[in-house]
Amino acid sequence: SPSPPPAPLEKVFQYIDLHQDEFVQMLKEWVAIESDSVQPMPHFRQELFRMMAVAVDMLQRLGAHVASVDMGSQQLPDGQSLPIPPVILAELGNDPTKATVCFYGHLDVQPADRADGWLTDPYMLTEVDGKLYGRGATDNKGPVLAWINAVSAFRALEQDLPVNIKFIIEGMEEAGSVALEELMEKEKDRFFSGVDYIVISDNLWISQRKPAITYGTRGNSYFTVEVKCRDQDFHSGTFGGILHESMADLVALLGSLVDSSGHILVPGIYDEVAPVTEEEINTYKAIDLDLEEYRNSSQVAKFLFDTKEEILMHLWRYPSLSIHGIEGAFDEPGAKTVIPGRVIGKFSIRLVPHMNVSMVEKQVTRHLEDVFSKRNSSNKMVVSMALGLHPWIANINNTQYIAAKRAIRTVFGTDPDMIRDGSTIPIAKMFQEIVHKSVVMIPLGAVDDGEHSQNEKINRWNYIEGTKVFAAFFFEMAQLH
Ligand SMILES: Cn1cncc1C[C@H](NC(=O)CCN)C(=O)O
Ligand SMILES: [Zn+2]
Ligand SMILES: [Zn+2]
Repeated sequence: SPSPPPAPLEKVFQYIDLHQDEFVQMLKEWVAIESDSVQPMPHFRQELFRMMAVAVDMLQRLGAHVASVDMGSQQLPDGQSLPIPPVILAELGNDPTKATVCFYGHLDVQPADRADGWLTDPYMLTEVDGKLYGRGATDNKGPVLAWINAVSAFRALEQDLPVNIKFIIEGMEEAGSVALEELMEKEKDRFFSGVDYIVISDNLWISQRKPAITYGTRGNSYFTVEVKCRDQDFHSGTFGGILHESMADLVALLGSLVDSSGHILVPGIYDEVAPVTEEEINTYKAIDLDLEEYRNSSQVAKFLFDTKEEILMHLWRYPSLSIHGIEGAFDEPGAKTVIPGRVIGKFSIRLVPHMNVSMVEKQVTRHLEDVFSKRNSSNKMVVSMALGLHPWIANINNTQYIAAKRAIRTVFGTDPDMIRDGSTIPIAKMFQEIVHKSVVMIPLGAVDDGEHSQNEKINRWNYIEGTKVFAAFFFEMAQLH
């Protein structure tokens, strides 16, 4: 169990406990805003603008100096243009003797519709048995508010903030952080120049109860492969038997990518994958993961691997290839005798250190061209890489990892799991490559929070103890700086 916090934090923790219902109420107000960035509809864009304005207002009331950066508009494939919500750049304190810590978060959410199987209204935060259900509760409104509330606890107690604080908060993360990279380039020597450390809290623990710190995420290279015979479909009675069918070509192409044991068949793809070390395997052994529970709660009959270490390595430090879908394929119920004229297959490869995005693009393109040419098909094939997101890995000996560990030990009385994440948080690599700052990820939510899924939630316990972790992190960061 946790040992008593250092004296200056004791009051802050008390304040957080006493005001927890207010913090939950704020989360309720934020969840009520339908800030869906994925569905390109004017209504949701208005909600996104409202969401950012509400956050600006809260930061200003906290005493922060806040800028709302206009991000222009987004051109959609259908020719439609939609406004992009502003990015918030805020700062609180600029004492040159203190460390400056910058927090990144996003206030847009995945789509949510009660009819998809939500047990409660997704935009009405509902507490059941200490679980706060609502879209965005854990991804990412809860953690953003936890950071703000940690700051507000110091302010309300008129305690000097141990660090200078900056915020970068966006509203397009779920749509792929549209236009963010340009902003990072523009601000690297301005807003970010005085920043010492970056904190992101946009992923989850690997456990229901044990906290974690994240030091790596996989990248992603997302491909489309189009096979076209002609623009219109055919009747299989009148053309079946005399055509190179685009679907048959595409199924063969997609079928050539990965074998039944999960091994990627693209030549050379594993060449740059970092070799495994003994020391590394020991770090996986130390992680709290009940494989059987994970498998059962995921409702999967059998995973590809039997041991915890292999499972973690294949999620975190080996690439994986997933086939996502086929545009243009017949996918309705019933027995329609169609031959699709033009189909687009979609798949992606999760990238790990030290794979290189443009190398992967070449290898995949060459492989598909090779497979296609052996079919002697008269159709046209076009391969393109729609997204190329780099993997990210941090040095866990950096100061802010030590501060984060101490903060977690203070609040939870336990050392965190040191974890990586199989999914991608594109801004982490941007901070590293463009801004040249080191990032720590301090997730707050539990493994079963269901981000992007129906019945997303954050536990009240995670939200409130997480607020304390951030407060303790400010304190520890100041000690170590
Ligand atoms: C949009 N996109 C396409 N390729 C990768 C992504 C990002 C996406 N990010 C997350 O889910 C963050 C989870 N905390 C993902 O990894 O799929
Ligand atoms: Zn997120
Ligand atoms: Zn998300």
